[in-house]
Amino acid sequence: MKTQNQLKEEVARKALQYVKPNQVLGVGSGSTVNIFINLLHELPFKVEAAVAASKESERTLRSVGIKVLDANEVESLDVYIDGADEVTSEGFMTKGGGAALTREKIVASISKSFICIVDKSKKVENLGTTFALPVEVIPMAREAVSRALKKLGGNPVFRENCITDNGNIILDVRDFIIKDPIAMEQTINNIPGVVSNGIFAQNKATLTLVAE
Ligand SMILES: O=C[C@H](O)[C@H](O)[C@H](O)COP(=O)(O)O
Repeated sequence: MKTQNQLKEEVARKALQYVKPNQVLGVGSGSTVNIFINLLHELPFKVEAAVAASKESERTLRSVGIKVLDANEVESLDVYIDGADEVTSEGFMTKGGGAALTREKIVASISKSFICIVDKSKKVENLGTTFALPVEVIPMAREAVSRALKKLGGNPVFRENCITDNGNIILDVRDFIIKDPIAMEQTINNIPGVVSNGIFAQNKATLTLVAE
């Protein structure tokens, strides 16, 4: 029986085949992506440059000798590789367990394809079933957004000791089964004070690689 880490490595290695020469690569964040970054040296060519979705991924990319560009320096990216906390068979995801959801959504939005890399524990029928939904919120709106999320049927919990790369806070919404990801992503985004939420429906995965 393979361990979760072995599965992560397997799927991260599989994603290498979607990386082509002479491209700027979009790179997400989290433990699976970390493994992916550390496998990039196995490619028969050197990755020119990358746009990273978190400061941590920026540091890891630099540590393996890859130049990091700011998202403002590119118009679009051919491919974005990232993990997820939950993924459905349609490619809808929840993300943000590492609080990087907003930057991940920005980089995903300028990418032509999104290759999602997960191990089998991330597969769900409905989003919200196994993972509380992260919502990035401007600090002064914490209580107002919490009340609004409660009205939507969720149970928001303030994530302790967590400030995002953008200087904001995270509310993790528990007990929140998401039946219509497209509508719910928009509804939550419309609450004043919400920067973004961890539902990736508009920017869903083009292809999901699952290590079984
Ligand atoms: O903010 C974090 C990201 O959305 C990650 O991509 C997600 O939490 C999955 O991370 P991991 O590969 O560590 O399970």
